Amino acid sequence: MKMSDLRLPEGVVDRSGSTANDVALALADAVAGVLEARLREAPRASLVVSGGSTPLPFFQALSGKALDWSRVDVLLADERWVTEDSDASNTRLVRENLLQNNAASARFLSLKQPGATPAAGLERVRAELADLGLPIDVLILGMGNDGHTASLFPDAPELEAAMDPQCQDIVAATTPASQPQKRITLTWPPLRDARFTALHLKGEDKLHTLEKALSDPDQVLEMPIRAFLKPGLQVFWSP
Ligand SMILES: O=C1O[C@H](COP(=O)(O)O)[C@@H](O)[C@H](O)[C@H]1O
Repeated sequence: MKMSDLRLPEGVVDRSGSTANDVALALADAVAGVLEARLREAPRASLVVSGGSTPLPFFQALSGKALDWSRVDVLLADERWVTEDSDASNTRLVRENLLQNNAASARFLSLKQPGATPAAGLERVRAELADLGLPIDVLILGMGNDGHTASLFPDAPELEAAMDPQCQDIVAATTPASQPQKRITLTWPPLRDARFTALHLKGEDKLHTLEKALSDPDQVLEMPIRAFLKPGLQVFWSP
């Protein structure tokens, strides 16, 4: 199966490539271009990235881009409520692979704050994000094979509130039954309003998930990624 076998909605751009490395480099070029343009007109720019296994080569490529990183705010779209020394920590992934080289001078806003649970840490996370400029300039999403994106999981009891278009909170604690860790995630409104959004995917299984998501686009609570399959989205997929 290839991306061209799917019927993407009008306005969703197919940026797929033949290798994961090519796609990571293309995504890094695109993101650097958007950030550079933003930094020409604004004092700061924001970059929201995802965790998991897919972004590693993208992070490494992006970290070498010549930008004024000291004016870039980097944060995750979501985090597992684990300490930073855990292999499951998205923060650790970002620190070790993105906040390196030229990007070492970026300001990192951490979604993982003290607290026994994400719900207990929520106030501190809100304080950490208090001066984040909105809308987000660049948003890179991933997707799980259950159709989750960020930590907006179909089986999280908190999903409906976090996906509410009127949700007043920028972050939510989620506790998906399927996941070993509790989560913290940006909510739908700040993600929806990002100026540039890319979906970064690797592997044929993700194409099948995307195909399923496209088959019934209105049922967003069944597969939250559906909410993002809208004009303007760029999909960077590789086998
Ligand atoms: O748990 C998560 O999973 C998704 C997808 O990860 P991948 O390993 O399939 O690339 C990711 O986008 C999200 O940030 C992460 O917390």
